[in-house]
Amino acid sequence: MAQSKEERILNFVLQNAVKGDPQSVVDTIDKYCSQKEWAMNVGDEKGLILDKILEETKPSVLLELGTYCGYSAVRIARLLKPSARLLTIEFNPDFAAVAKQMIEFAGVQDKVKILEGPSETIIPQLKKKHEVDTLDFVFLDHWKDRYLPDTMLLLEHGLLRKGSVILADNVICPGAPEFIKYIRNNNSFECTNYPSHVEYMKVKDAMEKAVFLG
Ligand SMILES: Cc1ncnc2c1ncn2[C@@H]1O[C@H](/C=C/CNC(=O)c2cc(-c3ccc(F)cc3)cc(O)c2O)C[C@H]1O
Ligand SMILES: [Mg+2]
Repeated sequence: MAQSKEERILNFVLQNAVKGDPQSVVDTIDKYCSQKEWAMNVGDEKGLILDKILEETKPSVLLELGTYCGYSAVRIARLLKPSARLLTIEFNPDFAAVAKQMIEFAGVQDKVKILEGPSETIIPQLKKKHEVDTLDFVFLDHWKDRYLPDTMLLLEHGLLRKGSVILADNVICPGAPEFIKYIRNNNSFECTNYPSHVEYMKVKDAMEKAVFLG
């Protein structure tokens, strides 16, 4: 069976990165995806914005929607304190399998748990099945038309607290217009836009940070 792009990215990491070194895994994926095959990782430029917001927030309980190959899960986990936990949701089993190996190779498996399935099914289970009280940080990077319904779901299930940070990738390209319209007009959120570019390209993109005010 021919290898998928995601498997080629994983194999490049297994052969070229340093096992147990999350920074080398991040750098190696960026090298492959900027020089050989483009892939929808948050990337190095927007990754630095993500890093800065994480260092400001110092979250303990995090949720990511859209694991894909695990690039941002590794990038996030490398900055977390030992007791912090990242839950990441992915419904494509092939992507989840690649991400699992990526996360284990990077050595961050103790901080990251992949939840396989659709976000609309898993979000309602977070409190009872995954022992979450509230989320300190949420990274939205899955299908863009799911950003708004899943944000509503997080609110409906009492998963946000005063100060919870939602960071959304791709609010320009591919764009998440309904999410942006809602979140910027909702007085319960304090929004900040971070202009950048689509990963590995010169096309304009941005990330949006929305702090829940309770
Ligand atoms: C509802 C739900 N539940 C669980 N996992 C879900 C889910 N919806 C998607 N997922 C998973 O997240 C991942 C999907 C991510 C979607 N991301 C994108 O479509 C995406 C696209 C681009 C892009 C930019 C310019 C271009 F010219 C072309 C593409 C850039 C990005 O950074 C992206 O995140 C993989 C998928 O299986
Ligand atoms: Mg993205």
